[in-house]
Amino acid sequence: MVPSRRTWNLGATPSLRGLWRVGRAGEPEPGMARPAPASPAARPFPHTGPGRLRTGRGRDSPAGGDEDSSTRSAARPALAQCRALSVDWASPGSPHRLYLTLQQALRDKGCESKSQGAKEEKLLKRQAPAPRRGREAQEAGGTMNVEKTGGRLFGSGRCSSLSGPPGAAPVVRRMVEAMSQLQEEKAQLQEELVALRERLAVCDSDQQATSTQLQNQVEHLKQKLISQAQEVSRLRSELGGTDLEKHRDLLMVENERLRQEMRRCEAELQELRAKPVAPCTGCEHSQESAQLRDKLSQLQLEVAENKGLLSELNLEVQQKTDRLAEVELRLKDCLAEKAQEEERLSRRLRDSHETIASLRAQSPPVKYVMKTVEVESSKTKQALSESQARNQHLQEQVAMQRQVLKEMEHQLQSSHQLAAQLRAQITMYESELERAHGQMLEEMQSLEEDKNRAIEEAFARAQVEMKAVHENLAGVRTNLLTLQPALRTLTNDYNGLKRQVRGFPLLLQEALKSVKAEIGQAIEEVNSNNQELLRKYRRELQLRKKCHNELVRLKGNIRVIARVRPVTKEDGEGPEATNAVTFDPDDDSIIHLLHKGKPVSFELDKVFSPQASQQDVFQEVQALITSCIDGFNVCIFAYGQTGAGKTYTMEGTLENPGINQRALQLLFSEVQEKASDWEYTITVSAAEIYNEVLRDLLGQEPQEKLEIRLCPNGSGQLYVPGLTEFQVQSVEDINKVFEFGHTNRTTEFTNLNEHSSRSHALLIVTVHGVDGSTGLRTTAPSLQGS
Ligand SMILES: Nc1ncnc2c1ncn2[C@@H]1O[C@H](COP(=O)(O)OP(=O)(O)OP(=O)(O)O)[C@@H](O)[C@H]1O
Repeated sequence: MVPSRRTWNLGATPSLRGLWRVGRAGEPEPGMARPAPASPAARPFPHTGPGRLRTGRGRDSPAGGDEDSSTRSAARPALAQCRALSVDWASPGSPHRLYLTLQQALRDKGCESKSQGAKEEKLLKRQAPAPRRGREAQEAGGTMNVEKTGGRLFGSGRCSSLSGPPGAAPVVRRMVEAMSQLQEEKAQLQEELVALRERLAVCDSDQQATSTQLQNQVEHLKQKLISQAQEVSRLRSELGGTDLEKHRDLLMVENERLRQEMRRCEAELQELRAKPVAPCTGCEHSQESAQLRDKLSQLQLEVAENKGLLSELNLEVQQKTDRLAEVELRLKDCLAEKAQEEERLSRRLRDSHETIASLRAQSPPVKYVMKTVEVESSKTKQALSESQARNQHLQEQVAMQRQVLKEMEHQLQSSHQLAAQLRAQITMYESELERAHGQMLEEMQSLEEDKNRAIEEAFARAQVEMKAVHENLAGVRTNLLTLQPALRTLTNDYNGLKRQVRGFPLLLQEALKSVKAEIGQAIEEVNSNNQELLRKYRRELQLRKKCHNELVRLKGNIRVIARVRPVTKEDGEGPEATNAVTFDPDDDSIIHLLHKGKPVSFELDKVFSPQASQQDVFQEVQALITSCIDGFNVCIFAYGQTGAGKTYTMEGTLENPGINQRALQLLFSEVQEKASDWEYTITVSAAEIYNEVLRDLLGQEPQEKLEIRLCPNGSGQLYVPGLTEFQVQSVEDINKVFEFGHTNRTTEFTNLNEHSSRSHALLIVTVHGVDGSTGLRTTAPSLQGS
């Protein structure tokens, strides 16, 4: 159609640019959006020149009201503005939005000049792509609106399909559905895990409640026992008597038994408490449960890894889908552009033909114009050929993009297969999870059954024990009731005793004081009695000594006693061997003998006949031993010819000891008797006088000659310097000393004595006495010799 408004000037050289201006002059129609001005640098197709932008519902918006190129350029929006598109389509999860930037478009296009591409990239950097309002594009009914808002360009275009690019949308939709299914399955698994945890928590809380109940029962029992023990202790403290000791013992035994039961209940409670904390430690169920938990955690980790891999694949698929949509969109734009260009060119050609035809029918100037138009038509044809070449180039690009699209579809298919594999793997893991979950449930059920069984058993035991404890408590209460009257009586007794006990310390002090006084008085009396007795004892001792000395003096300080030995075989036979002495039967101090045929009588202190025993002889001299202990010097000296019996009388034999042995035994016996009052020290010495030489029989050198000297203290006593002394404790010690000395003695047989002693032997026994009470000291040597 020919435009209705034509205001060209035929006088000027018409040009196609003028025709364009003439054909598109005028203000835009009301309601039409005026395109935003664009810089010349943003012009992507310079060969098309400044023209129109097809916007809205197929209408052309005027390029401007004057011939100014800049104005026309400003009226024509840049293609960069048109390429800053966003395509929205709905998805189950979240809306997927594909952005096609001018930069990408320029790269894909590759037909623009470098300078223009650089300029457009520069523009792109200033104008970042923004989300497109897809609904506005949809409401625009397939129109493309371009607007400038605050220096940022938004473009909206109508999509061929609102659900995405054809070919890519089903794949993406399937991926999204698979993702949603996976998310749902994950949510289900999480819900199951939460339910399992809740069941575990419920089981734990039930077990805790049971434990708490048992603990409360045990605490109740403990409180009862404590109160019972307190009551028993109170009764015990109130009783304090002796009549109810048996009942008290019974109560104590009962109390102890209740305590043992309580300890057993506490032990069972502790076992029950220990069970939930460490359920079935070491048993195969716990190990299996731990293995299942480990396996479950591993499967969860694998599921998480697979989900991460799936999310990466989804991201890759999404990127490829974005790229595919981008290519599709660009291809669609190119096709639309090509169609528009073809339509425009065909319309121009048609207009040109019509113009030529009309001009042919007009005047020569018109012909001139026609020629001019023909000339212009050649240019138009050239432009058409260029457009066709560009169309061919675009078709090649479309083919190439289709190939890329096929490759991407192939990649999508492989991704889909990989997703299917991952889904199968996830299904397998889920089945394993389900199996593990079932095992866990079974194990938990068995554990729960064991726990319930144990709790029931413990509860039954606790009930039985409680019943027994109650019965015992009832018995104890009955006993307590029966004990009440006795308790009252005992309480009265106890109070009476308490009153008595309160006054007991004072009574005790008084009694102690009187007893102390009595004891002191008794001690004083005893002391005085002791002193009196001691005084009497000393007096009696002195009296005894005095009497003894008087007796000895009366007997004679020096007494001569004769002992006639019996006739021995050494005396031979015949008249010489008869006894030459006779005795007076009325006087034991007279002895008769014949001296040169005449009878001679001698009076001695004592005469012992041959029938006299060793004991008889010793009894005559034993008083001298007492005198020796009393501190008097005593000497028993045996004198007689060889074979007269001196050695026999003094030493005797082992079977029948003589004076020495008997005197020493008497000496030690008397010393032993006086050991409580006197402390005696007894020493012995042994010497020999032979050929007028005195020798020490106990010394180291028995042949050494000793001397007899007067004591230098002026006492007139004799002593032998260097004579060996031995302290003895018993008769056996003296015998050992005496035997030792006997070996050093000089002996030789005679005609009358086979073992005649050819020397005088001296046994000196010295007795030192100290009276412990009086401090009196006595020293007396007893000289026994033969
Ligand atoms: N009363 C007696 N009863 C029995 N036998 C006796 C008695 N007296 C001495 N005899 C015996 O006489 C013997 C001589 O005695 P004994 O050796 O005692 O004499 P003696 O005087 O010591 O002689 P000597 O001076 O030579 O040593 C001994 O065999 C002894 O057993």
